[in-house]
Amino acid sequence: MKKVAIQGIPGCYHEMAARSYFTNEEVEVEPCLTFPNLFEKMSKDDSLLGIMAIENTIAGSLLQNHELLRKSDLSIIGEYKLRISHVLAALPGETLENISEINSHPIALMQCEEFLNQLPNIKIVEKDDTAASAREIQEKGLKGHAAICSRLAAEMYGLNILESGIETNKRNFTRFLVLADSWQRDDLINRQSINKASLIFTLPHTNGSLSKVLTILSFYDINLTKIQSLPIIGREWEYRFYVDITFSDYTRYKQSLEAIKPLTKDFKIQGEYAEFTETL
Ligand SMILES: O=C(O)C(=O)C[C@]1(C(=O)O)C=C[C@@H](O)C=C1
Repeated sequence: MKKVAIQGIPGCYHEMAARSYFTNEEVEVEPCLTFPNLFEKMSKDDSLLGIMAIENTIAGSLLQNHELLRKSDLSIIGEYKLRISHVLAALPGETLENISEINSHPIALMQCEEFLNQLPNIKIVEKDDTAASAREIQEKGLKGHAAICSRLAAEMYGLNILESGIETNKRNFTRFLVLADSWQRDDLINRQSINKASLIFTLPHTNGSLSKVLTILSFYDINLTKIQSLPIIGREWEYRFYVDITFSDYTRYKQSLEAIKPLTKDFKIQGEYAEFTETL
């Protein structure tokens, strides 16, 4: 049995990602209201696993989550990419004309921006997660409110679907990271399957410092899948780099790290894991 902390309540996309990643295993989800809450729970129970959204193909990176993960002692042990399709759902009997307020998770709202722009008179209110918005409408009998959530959440919480497929672009995918306390890492990862790593480092303000690192990675046949920079608080105009790479040869990957380390500062491997390769 895997106990997995998720941000959200049953019916949210984090739950779907958790069940899909651990598809052949029994999963008990531990709902958390916010991402900081998820980290807090995981720090108190080192047997707990976690699932955390890190980037979305419409809304971009969840920057706060990069920071939360860096500050924690957790490791990335896997990833999952989920197709996100939203519905607009309200109490039975409601029509789009009756709706005066739409509730959802901020990232889900961003993913439906074009749809929402067509409804300028409707108030948009951010909530903790998509499924919780649906549940609140049901529990409080909120007439005139609609939630942006999954079809599953709408059905779970007895809401009617007013519109479906309301995401701005059908190629709406969220990438989730699977997290574990570092001591669990070796038991949970099959070393043979490792072909991806997430790294963090800072660089000096000298000519070509990033370019030199990228050139070395390229020399070792390392493929860069993501690079994100975030400001270092307290060190104006200096940045920390969050880099994801894929590779086919683990030894060459390790050699590339030894080659780039002297050029970087505060170097950390956030996780080594198997790339998600299913076709979406
Ligand atoms: O509210 C939910 O259902 C969530 O799981 C959160 C979340 C997110 O944080 O990005 C997860 C995936 C979707 O991209 C939209 C919302």
